[in-house]
Amino acid sequence: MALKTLSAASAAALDKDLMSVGAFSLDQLMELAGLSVSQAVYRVHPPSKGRRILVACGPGNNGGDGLVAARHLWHYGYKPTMYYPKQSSNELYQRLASQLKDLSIPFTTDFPAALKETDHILDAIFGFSFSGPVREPFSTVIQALSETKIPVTAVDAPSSWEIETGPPKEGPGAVYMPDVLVSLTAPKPLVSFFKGRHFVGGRFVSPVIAEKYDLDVPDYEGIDQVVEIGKDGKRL
Ligand SMILES: NC(=O)C1=CN([C@@H]2O[C@H](COP(=O)(O)OP(=O)(O)OC[C@H]3O[C@@H](n4cnc5c(N)ncnc54)[C@H](O)[C@@H]3O)[C@@H](O)[C@H]2O)[C@H](O)CC1
Ligand SMILES: [K+]
Repeated sequence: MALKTLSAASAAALDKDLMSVGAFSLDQLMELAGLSVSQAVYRVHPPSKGRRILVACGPGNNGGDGLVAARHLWHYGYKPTMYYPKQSSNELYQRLASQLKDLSIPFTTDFPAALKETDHILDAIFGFSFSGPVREPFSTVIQALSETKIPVTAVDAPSSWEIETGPPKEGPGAVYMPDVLVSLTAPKPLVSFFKGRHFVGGRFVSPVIAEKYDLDVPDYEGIDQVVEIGKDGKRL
């Protein structure tokens, strides 16, 4: 039995509820989301397999999760490089980017060149607010992600996939299949098209919110911020 999925509209409504009824700030949710992502990366690709990680960040909150994850990964001993071409002027993102610069983490504008010098890639370009087709500069990046042999971990969604219907019918997104997906809060319907290792993270859902959105909160173990889910929908 697969875990219940959360539509794009419900994921956005749930986010709003967490920040109103739940009294969370966006900073807190993003910090926990990014922490979850960093733990999933550590599980599948510990620093002993290669420390270099290229973190591709989009303009919204999915990109923010990538900025947070990169900071945690640096503290675990990784060497992140950031690709963040559409930087928001919003204070939250500015602070997250400053925190990375303070750690001397490099920012690149040349994604193809950075791809030649990395061991792992984090796709934090688009999440549940994406709607295609992909605009530049990200279409070139999705093309590169669809062709690379370097392992990719996707945050909340493989970027360029539609949240409800999965890979687009044509273009690079049609053949893009990340190795790992970290669903935040709950899997989205696109997960039925995903073939790699699947984690759920975002350990901040209260029983009241879980009941309102009819979610299965996964059985997190100990202090873990992520749970790996098998093809049968159960914790591995
Ligand atoms: N409760 C949670 O699980 C939390 C999840 N978080 C993360 O937030 C994203 C959703 O963030 P949001 O800002 O709503 O949107 P996105 O980042 O997915 O993208 C919006 C961004 O992208 C641009 N865009 C949309 N479509 C296209 C396109 N076709 N081409 C180019 N650009 C496009 C759009 O203009 C916006 O700028 C969720 O998935 C989680 O990763 C939160 O961090 C915390 C709580
Ligand atoms: K993504």
